[in-house]
Amino acid sequence: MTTLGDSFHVYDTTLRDGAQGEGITYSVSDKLAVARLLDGLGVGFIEGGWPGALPKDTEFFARAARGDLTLKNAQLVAFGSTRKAGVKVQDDKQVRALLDSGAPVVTLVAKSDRRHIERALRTDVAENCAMVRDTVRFLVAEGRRVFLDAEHFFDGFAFDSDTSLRTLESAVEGGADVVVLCDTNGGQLPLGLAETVADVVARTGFRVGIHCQDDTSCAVANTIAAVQAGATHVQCTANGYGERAGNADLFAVVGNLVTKLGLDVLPRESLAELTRVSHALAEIANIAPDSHQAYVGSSAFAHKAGLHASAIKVDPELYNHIDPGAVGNDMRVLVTEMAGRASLELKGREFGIDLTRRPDTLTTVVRKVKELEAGGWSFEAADASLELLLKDELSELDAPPFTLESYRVVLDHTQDGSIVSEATVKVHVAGERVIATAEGNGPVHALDAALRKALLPHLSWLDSVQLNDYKVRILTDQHGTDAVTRVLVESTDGEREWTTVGVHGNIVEASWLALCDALVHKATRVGE
Ligand SMILES: CC(=O)SCCNC(=O)CCNC(=O)[C@H](O)C(C)(C)COP(=O)(O)OP(=O)(O)OC[C@H]1O[C@@H](n2cnc3c(N)ncnc32)[C@H](O)[C@@H]1OP(=O)(O)O
Ligand SMILES: CC(=O)C(=O)O
Repeated sequence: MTTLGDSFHVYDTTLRDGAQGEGITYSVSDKLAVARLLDGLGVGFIEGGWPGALPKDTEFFARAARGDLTLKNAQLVAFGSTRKAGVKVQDDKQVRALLDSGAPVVTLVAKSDRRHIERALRTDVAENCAMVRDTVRFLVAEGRRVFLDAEHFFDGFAFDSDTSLRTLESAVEGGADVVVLCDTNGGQLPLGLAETVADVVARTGFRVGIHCQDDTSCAVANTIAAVQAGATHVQCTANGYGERAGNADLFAVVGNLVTKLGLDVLPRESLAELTRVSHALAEIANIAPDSHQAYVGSSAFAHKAGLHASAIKVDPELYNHIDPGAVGNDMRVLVTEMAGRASLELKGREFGIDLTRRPDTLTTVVRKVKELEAGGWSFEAADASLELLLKDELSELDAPPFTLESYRVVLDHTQDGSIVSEATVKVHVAGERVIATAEGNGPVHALDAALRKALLPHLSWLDSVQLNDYKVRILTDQHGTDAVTRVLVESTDGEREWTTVGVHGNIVEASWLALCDALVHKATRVGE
């Protein structure tokens, strides 16, 4: 259980509301993997889906019941709606499916806005209350713990508070433990939402939860405001996945509750797992992690401005709102045209180079970076090229592992329409002059292949080096000069990854520069 035990619920709905997000389709195996990660984090409740409505969700609960999912911290929750209007609860197939799921907890969604009751459900307030009361009572009598998601609560309360409160009362009369006020269309702002939460808590004394969609980009702020106004159950999704603009991001909500409000809503050791779990869940959802995501994004503690770095050099706390390590993240300093000497000095520490007593080097390299970036270079994502620039300035670079005499690339467009590139390189390596030719499906591929062919017999480490990623950007209007091409090459040797950059008016030459830097960088690490 969470440290605060049952007095505060972290309730995750990634597998239900998160799965309502455009672009997300979980398989049953994915759902099991998501549930395991969330359980490992220590959330109190995992809403697994809507059994009876989606065959995959029915299957998920069946597999969980068969032992494919063993939860150590969380309780599994089945989600579904109240009985239909005019139908006896024991005859309602969807309510039956909730029971059959075997989940110990059921969350029922119910209308709490009179306009929805009359126009969408085509019934009246009395019957809606009966639907809520009957369904909750039925499930409680069957030994289930029941929470009520009061849909469109805030709009409904503003329109006709009596109807909205009667919905909540019906749930509690039936035996519901928590009534969850839902900002279903996500249109609320924090102050107004908090006022309503406080009003409901004061008027009813019920245990209140909060569920916020993100349509005003305030889902996290609204959730935190609701807690400050008395809510003790927060519904969230991993990385804010969810219907339309999404839901309240679990990682930001938990990060705020723990580090800002001092609420131990997760086991203490879980906080440092937030970044890892967020990225693992993004992987399963097949969505690239959002680098700018609060707390867990790779840019969340990345400092680019020189003035920031100069204060961070004195004390990182001056520019970080928390210790990044507390949530499993890292601080990074970016060296770009916005850098000052402090930025480079801090970056040097990351490279293991002490620049404290090298003011001239700092000044020179910062100037070079600014000049190069004005011409289209970018070192932000190319630490390896920056390190080479710095080492070159410090005269710490050994002779390069090879030198180029010349290269030539030709492109054959044959009569049958196939296109083959062929490259020849002439290099000097280990005291020999080597000429090698290779083909590739593009000029850069051919050049890389020819260079490898030439160097491989002489550089034993080269075999382990692979190209991971290759990104090209055409930069136009560089201070009125001609367009230039910027190439970023990410390489790996199976243990480390590093990125290098090349810029030139010609894409092949830009690629060559980045490729060469990648190998020179690797050579500086060989034998370390
Ligand atoms: C706010 C939220 O995000 S709640 C979660 C919403 N999630 C989903 O809708 C995903 C899963 N949904 C589904 O698979 C389908 O919509 C089903 C199986 C639930 C229902 O499908 P269908 O029977 O074809 O109905 P349909 O989706 O067209 O309409 C919903 C029906 O439920 C009724 N309904 C809506 N809310 C409620 C409620 N809280 N209580 C009882 N009935 C409700 C509607 O009045 C409508 O009834 P009708 O068919 O008699 O007009
Ligand atoms: C229950 C839910 O998902 C909502 O009201 O938005």
